[in-house]
Amino acid sequence: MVKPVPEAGVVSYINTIPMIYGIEQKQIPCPWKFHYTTPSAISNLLLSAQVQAGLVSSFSYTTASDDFLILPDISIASQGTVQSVLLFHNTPLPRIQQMHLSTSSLTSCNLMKLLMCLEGAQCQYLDIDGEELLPDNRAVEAVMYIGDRALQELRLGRFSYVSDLAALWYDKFHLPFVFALWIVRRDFARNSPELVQELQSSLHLSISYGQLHRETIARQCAQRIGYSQEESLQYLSCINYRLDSEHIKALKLFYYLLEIYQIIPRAPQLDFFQAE
Ligand SMILES: C=C(O[C@@H]1C=C(C(=O)O)C=C[C@H]1O)C(=O)O
Repeated sequence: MVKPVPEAGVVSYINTIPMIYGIEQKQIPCPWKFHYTTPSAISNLLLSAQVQAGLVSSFSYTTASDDFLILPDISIASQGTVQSVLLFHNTPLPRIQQMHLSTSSLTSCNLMKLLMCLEGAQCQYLDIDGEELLPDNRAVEAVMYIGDRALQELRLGRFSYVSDLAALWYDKFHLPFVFALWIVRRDFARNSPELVQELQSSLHLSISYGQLHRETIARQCAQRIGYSQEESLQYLSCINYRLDSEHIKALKLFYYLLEIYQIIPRAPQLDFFQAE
């Protein structure tokens, strides 16, 4: 019997391109089919087993860690500013009373809530469609966007203040922040470890390929978001794709603080896929 092609959800923002460019260009073989969408949509696809793997919000792992395994040595992270996870506000941060949070995001929404808890701030949170730009910013006290929308709003310059969430995290803890992880369903990894191993190797090779083709990638990304090639290169240099010991420390701290501030019931243990 022919095995069905395994499917993975992949975040559709430009910061993913350096990771999957080699695979998309068919320079790196990969037996998986990718579906591109928002982080929160991928999380639902993965939970309902409509895909077997995904590049998802690091927060998603907390929602079903018993069903998931993390692929080692790979993430979407930044050390200091990230430029595409931004709070746009018209009131200084600790005084914000009402904040709109992008429904496309899971990690950044919860990071935002956590940062407000750490400030001792009381705030009401409302959902906003993360792929829609607000037609008018005047009635809004604060809105958090991620990905291409955040980069777009930054260009519009419509708010009095812009806070970069990774920079706020770095100022407090001097650690990188891990926004997204590659996660596989445990049941799938148990039955088809060779396919998970192939996905893992393809992604690692593709990241190396992406590093070699940074300029071409930056040019393509620039066209998509209306940046110059230099601006796009500068933005992409804020993102790193590693998951080393500092990233793991940061991830554990994020989950621990989410538990302490009762945003999640329990910080999960990190379980990684292990190639045979
Ligand atoms: C840095 C980013 O991280 C993204 C932020 C996510 C979230 O907030 O849930 C999920 C995936 C990441 O790709 C970004 O795309 O701007």
